[in-house]
Amino acid sequence: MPDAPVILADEPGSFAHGVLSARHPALIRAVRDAFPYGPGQRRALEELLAGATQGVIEPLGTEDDEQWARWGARQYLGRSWFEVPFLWSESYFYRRLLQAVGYFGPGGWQGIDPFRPFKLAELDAPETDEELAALDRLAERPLDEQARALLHGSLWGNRADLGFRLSAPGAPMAVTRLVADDSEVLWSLLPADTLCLVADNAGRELIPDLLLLDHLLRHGQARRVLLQVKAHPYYISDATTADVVDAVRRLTGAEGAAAGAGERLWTAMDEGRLEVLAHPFSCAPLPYADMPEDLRTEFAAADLTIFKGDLNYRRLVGDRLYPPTTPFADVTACFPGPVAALRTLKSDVIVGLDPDTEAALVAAEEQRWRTSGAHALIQVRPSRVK
Ligand SMILES: O=P(O)(O)OC[C@@]1(O)O[C@H](CO)[C@@H](O)[C@@H]1O
Repeated sequence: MPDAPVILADEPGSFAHGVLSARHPALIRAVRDAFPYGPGQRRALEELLAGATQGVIEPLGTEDDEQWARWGARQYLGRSWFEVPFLWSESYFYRRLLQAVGYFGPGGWQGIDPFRPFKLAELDAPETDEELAALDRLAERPLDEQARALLHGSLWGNRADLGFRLSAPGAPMAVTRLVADDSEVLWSLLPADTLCLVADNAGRELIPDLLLLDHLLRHGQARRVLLQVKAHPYYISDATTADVVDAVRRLTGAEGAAAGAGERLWTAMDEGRLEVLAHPFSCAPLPYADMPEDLRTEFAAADLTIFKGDLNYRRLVGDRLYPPTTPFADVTACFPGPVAALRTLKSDVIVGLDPDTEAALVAAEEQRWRTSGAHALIQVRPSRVK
């Protein structure tokens, strides 16, 4: 199983190749058109557009090259973006994009999130109002029904991923049966003293994540929550601390039950019961098997860690082409504490399916089910690594 092939992007027609050859250029153009950037930034974006599709991987030329060398850059510099691990080249692409727009400074554009206009549009969308209004009706239901609905809201919220929508604008939005559902195991791990949630997208994914966390805190299912977000803008819509603040403010500014949740989340942050963390490894181009010791210690101390979304799943289990029936517990064996994944399927990696489920998916869709975003899973490994 450790010898399952690492995913590269060198095969035309593959999902990974499509991300590098089509999604990344579309993203550069979208960012370029969303800001009144100056000539230097525009030139840097044009250079990245050409370099990331036809050129080779080049050093950053900043002190961050040392960090990237520790993350494996030396073996990839000078090679085509398509020939190195997909997880690595994608991550480096986001680092280069931020550099092109001046995010890391110095200068007036330092810290300006190039994806913010897209994230804010999500928060302001009428669909967000509808989802928040639905909370008033949910509040009348029994508590366990509320919990299950909020878990599914958080899970399916993972389709609100702007990168995915760049390359699959008409993707099916129908809710299908889960391809794996360990939700009963997940509930059996609660109440937890410390619950860690490794967040994925801002906006319409983060809002239901926060609503789930509010429910768990409010009803004694978690005494304390650590919310791990990205250290800088990443994979377009991934949540940073600024996005958490925007989402909580969106809730406090709403009406009815949503506003109540927003107030409670605000207070929980005030009191340290909900803590936002942004470890530098959150944006590393590596699987969690390679996480640094301080982060491992933090996860080891949590009673349960929930990984949201596709990218976090790839990093949790390893970005490899496993046989789909490979046990989830095997590929997460190096994770120190009880761990769960809530994810819609938007890339080739998949483990933990039973043979019948895999066969039915292949019979109905060939391999399209892996990347269409129409399927989802809840997988849990309840045991702690000794
Ligand atoms: O992590 P998320 O937001 O659920 O999905 C991230 C994603 O859209 O981007 C990657 C490809 O660029 C894939 O992991 C997946 O398709």
